[in-house]
Amino acid sequence: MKVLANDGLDQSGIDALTEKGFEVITTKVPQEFLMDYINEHKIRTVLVRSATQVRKDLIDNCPSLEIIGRGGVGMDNIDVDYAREKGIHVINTPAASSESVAELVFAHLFSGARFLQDSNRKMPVSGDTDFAGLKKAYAAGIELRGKTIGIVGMGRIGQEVARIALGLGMRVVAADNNVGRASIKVKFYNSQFINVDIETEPLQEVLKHSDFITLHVPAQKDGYMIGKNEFDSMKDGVSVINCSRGGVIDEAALIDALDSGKVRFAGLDVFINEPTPSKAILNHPKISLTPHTGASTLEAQDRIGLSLAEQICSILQIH
Ligand SMILES: O=C(O)CC[C@@H](O)C(=O)O
Repeated sequence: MKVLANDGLDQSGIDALTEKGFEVITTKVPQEFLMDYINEHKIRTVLVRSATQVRKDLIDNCPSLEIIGRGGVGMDNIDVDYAREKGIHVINTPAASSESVAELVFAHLFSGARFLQDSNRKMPVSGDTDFAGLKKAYAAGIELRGKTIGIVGMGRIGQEVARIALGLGMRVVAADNNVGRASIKVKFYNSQFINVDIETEPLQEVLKHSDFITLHVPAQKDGYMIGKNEFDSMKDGVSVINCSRGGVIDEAALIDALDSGKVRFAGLDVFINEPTPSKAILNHPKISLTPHTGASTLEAQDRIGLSLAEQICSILQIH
């Protein structure tokens, strides 16, 4: 029972599968050799993160495949419906990384609010000599407390963002086509819970009223969700975070909005061109950047590994 974890798998998943008699292969097979590799080694389960593509031709030409597993949430790198039509199980780990992605949103928010992305670049080169100049340049930071955060997409990650935002004393507004009202449970460190109802509003209203906007929607099939018109409709000095999928935001329109001062700062974990985002995005002093690491915490990867192992065992009825 061979499992190919082509984009890696946390030790928790490797151990759980090995214990049940699986052979877990973590060799990274380049995309162009993947079909031959799967056939040669009679791989029954392929696990991927966001890098490896599992498309129709691979599915058609690898008859040994029984399970395709995505360590993470978004399955836009897999032809999910097609695979399922062919009787292949397609699984993911929708709940395992919400906290990690939500915390990264706040890392970007705090970074942008206090210019960390720029001061981290400039402090080492400037040294003591320009300390006073930099202190002045970064003097006009802003606080998050008391401000309005607009959450677009109130799935698991959006709800986790709301929990943290409420803890920080922010006002939360949300837009979601599928959810009319989001009732979320907020857990405090002393194990007390409170239920908080968050009314959703039309996207246009959320864009108009928010000081900070964070996007938690799937990859868009019909063009950008946030382009020039949407930026124009936002508050002056808004900040925008995207830890969902590249292509949700029109990057050219974002750069214009940053340069004009309409948008104060942006935080991006995902890009139109991954893994080679545009230079204009990479070098922009008002953008806090991470290389699609929303789910890349030790805790999330541990949960992802265990969740994949459990689902594989359950599908193959191995107890
Ligand atoms: O696997 C990754 O590194 C990213 C995962 C993330 O984009 C997701 O959809 O869960």
